[in-house]
Amino acid sequence: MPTLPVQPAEFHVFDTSLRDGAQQEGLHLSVPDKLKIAGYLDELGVTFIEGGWPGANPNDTEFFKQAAQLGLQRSKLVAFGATRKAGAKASEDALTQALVDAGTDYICIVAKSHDEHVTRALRTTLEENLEMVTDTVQYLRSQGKHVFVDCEHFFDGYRANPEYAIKVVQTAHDAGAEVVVLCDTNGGMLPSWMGEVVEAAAATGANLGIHCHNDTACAVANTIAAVEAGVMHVQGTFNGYGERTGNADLSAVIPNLQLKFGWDVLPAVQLADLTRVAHAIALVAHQPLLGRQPYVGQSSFAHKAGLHASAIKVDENLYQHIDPALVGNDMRMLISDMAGRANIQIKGEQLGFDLADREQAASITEVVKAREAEGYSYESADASFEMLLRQQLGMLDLPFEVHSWRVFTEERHGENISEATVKLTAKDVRQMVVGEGNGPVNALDGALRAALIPAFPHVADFELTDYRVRILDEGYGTDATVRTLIDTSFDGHTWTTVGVGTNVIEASWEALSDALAYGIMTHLRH
Ligand SMILES: CC(=O)SCCNC(=O)CCNC(=O)[C@H](O)C(C)(C)COP(=O)(O)OP(=O)(O)OC[C@H]1O[C@@H](n2cnc3c(N)ncnc32)[C@H](O)[C@@H]1OP(=O)(O)O
Ligand SMILES: CC(=O)C(=O)O
Repeated sequence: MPTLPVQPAEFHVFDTSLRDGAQQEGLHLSVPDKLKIAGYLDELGVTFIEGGWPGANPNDTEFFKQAAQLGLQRSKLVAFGATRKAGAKASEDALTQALVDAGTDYICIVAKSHDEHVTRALRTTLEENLEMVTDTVQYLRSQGKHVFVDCEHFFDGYRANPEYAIKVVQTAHDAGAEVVVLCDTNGGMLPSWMGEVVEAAAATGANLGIHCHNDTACAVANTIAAVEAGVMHVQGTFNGYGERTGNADLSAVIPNLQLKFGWDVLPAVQLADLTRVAHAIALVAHQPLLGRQPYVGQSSFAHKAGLHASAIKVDENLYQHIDPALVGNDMRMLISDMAGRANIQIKGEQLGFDLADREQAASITEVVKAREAEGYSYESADASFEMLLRQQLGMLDLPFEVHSWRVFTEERHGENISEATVKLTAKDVRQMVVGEGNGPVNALDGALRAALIPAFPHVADFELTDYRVRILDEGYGTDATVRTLIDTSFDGHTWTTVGVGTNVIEASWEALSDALAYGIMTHLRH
């Protein structure tokens, strides 16, 4: 076991989702979005929330105006900007003044620390760049602000001209920066390269921070390596949002520090909110959260392989690196053609069935494998699996009996109209309903619901939230087998059913009628 690093006396988690995260392609955050995310981050209790660049665009300027009303309880708000322009004075620089006007106690400014960036991008001298750092930090300090300095391109700069890169850190520290942040702006570093550079910067006496981008897929690993080398401030974004390939993902950095190093980063009750917060931010950002995102993804603790499940039956932790509850996530057992008896037994138990009998569990496993070979996918259709299980256990009591259904599509006055007829019995009453729709599945859905509503009125509130069709044997064109998956929601619960057939309407009917049957059995039986 390696020696674990000791937590610095003062340690900061600095979230830049609202600033660097918003630099991600395809991600746009309105002022209300930013306020909402700031609220979530405050609930979690990150030390700092970087809200954006006031003065750079009206959205960010307005955010800081409105953020004053947020009443943050745990986190402190930070305004981001840059060192003043070359050849000017910080006290007369419009963007520096906008930083002061943002009204936050904390300001983070970006400074050039790579000599070539100073001479070629800023088109000024190395000395003037140092003067820009000193002048801006001192001016902001004179305005009563706490100042952090992000040293842009620090690691590449250190490789090109170590003496100058370190001089920028020293200058920021001497001018009064409370933390000097070493930035891997182009994200090209590897973990084993971090320690030596961080230790060289530490010789300045500055409190150091780290800001990593993910271009080598090492942003989290590089952040942890920098922490091991002694930084006391880590910057990152939730879900790893950020310019290009993103930033270090705080939803991984935080639990790594807390659960692997044993550091006290967040109170346990807040850490147990990590998954909820990561998902809430993803929802506001309109970015679907990757299922396999470490710690907080829906697959992070999902188990598919039969051999894994057989060990998990003995002890969940045999195939999990942590208890998922620590980060507010759950263990999930997946049912597929890779399942063994144990998957079926664990999933069955989670659904409230006793499947301790080995023979019975083995026989259900065989049925699942055979159905998966036909094209069914129970991994993504939890409700269909439960119905199959009930059927195999002789416990499937369907709430209605379908006698027949049919659907056809015709062109009527230049419009395509589908008409469906459904005959069924529900609560001992026979119904025959004809429904129209703008497609055959829509017409069937309408007719089926209309036939069920007299017996189960709340069926009208079942919402078909997603309908997916996939061709399974692509070589056979219109003869191919298709799988349809339907998501249905009611009263905050969503369930998925699957149908398979060579006829897309038949496959859809199976998924549709099972969706309504499952919803009634689960929610409306009585
Ligand atoms: C590594 C990072 O991610 S840092 C964060 C970067 N974020 C952003 O750029 C988003 C917000 N940016 C903006 O809205 C705009 O770029 C603004 C408002 C900041 C500036 O816009 P403009 O004045 O139109 O200038 P433009 O973006 O073309 O160029 C930036 C200027 O700042 C200078 N500059 C760049 N970095 C710095 C720095 N650290 N300190 C001082 N000046 C700098 C550039 O040399 C350039 O100067 P010039 O006007 O003399 O050519
Ligand atoms: C400051 C910053 O965002 C960077 O260097 O990447």
